[in-house]
Amino acid sequence: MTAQILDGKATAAAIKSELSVRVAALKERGIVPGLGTVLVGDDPGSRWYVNGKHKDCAEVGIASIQRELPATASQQDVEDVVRELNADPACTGYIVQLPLPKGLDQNPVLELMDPDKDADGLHPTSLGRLALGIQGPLPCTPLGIVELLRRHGVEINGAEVVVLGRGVTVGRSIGLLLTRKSENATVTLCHTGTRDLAYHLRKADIVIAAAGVPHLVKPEDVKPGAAVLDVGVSRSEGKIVGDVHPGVAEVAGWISPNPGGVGPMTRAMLLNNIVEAAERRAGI
Ligand SMILES: Nc1nc(=O)c2c([nH]1)NC[C@@H]1CN(c3ccc(C(=O)N[C@@H](CCC(=O)O)C(=O)O)cc3)C=[N+]21
Repeated sequence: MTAQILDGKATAAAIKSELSVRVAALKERGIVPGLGTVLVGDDPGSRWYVNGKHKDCAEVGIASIQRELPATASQQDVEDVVRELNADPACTGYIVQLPLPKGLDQNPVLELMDPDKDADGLHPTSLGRLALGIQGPLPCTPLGIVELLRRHGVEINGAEVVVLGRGVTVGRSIGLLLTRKSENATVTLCHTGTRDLAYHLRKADIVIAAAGVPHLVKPEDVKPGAAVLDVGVSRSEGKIVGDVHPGVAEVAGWISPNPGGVGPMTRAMLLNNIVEAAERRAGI
């Protein structure tokens, strides 16, 4: 058996074309959604991601607001840019690219953001709203994963989901999404303190591997027919190495390629958060 592909690239393209219709409708009411990015320092990877986000915006008709600061910027400099974007009506949502350079403290920066402009869905208020079931922006990678499964017809309702990794962007928050009544999954969160990982993996209908450990998920641990999502990004000789061993494709029913799986979906959901925030504000 060879797993069917959870095609993030094609799915993200479909979502982007749907979003451009919604952006056009907003523009007819005189509203232009605008994504702001704050990039501090000159890490080439971070710059590449930020540029990709602005390219995505151009594709769907969202305006771009780019703010760049040198690696030598002070805490005060970064916080001033955040205050400026909070006050800028052209900026309907924004992200501060993480991680910040050494010496800068990211939590005070994130807490200073206007939660209604949080495009990442990672502001304490956004995570609090998710826990309480109040409408608001949702974390982009978890949202992208749910959307990728939904659009490929993978059953989430009643599924046993095993999540690997307790990072804030994926592992910590995805359980909150998947255990809502509307998703209705049973979620087990595994991490470096989990005693018997294979025991949990073997009963999973859906595996979400977000540990950042190359080839952590082995073919012999995966239940035949399971859906396996590879979120891990490690690099070896310039190439992406995921958390899922390539042999898993022979056992799983569904697999997300990496690259071309969850990454493009994360980007599409950032755009989705911008459009939804603009719609919420317009009372749509
Ligand atoms: N405030 C903030 N928000 C973020 O969302 C955020 C961040 N900081 N810091 C860095 C990480 C990383 N991240 C990725 C998004 C898309 C791909 C992506 O689309 N990757 C392509 C290929 C990438 C390649 O070939 O190098 C793919 O998977 O097909 C990757 C990584 C968002 N991040």
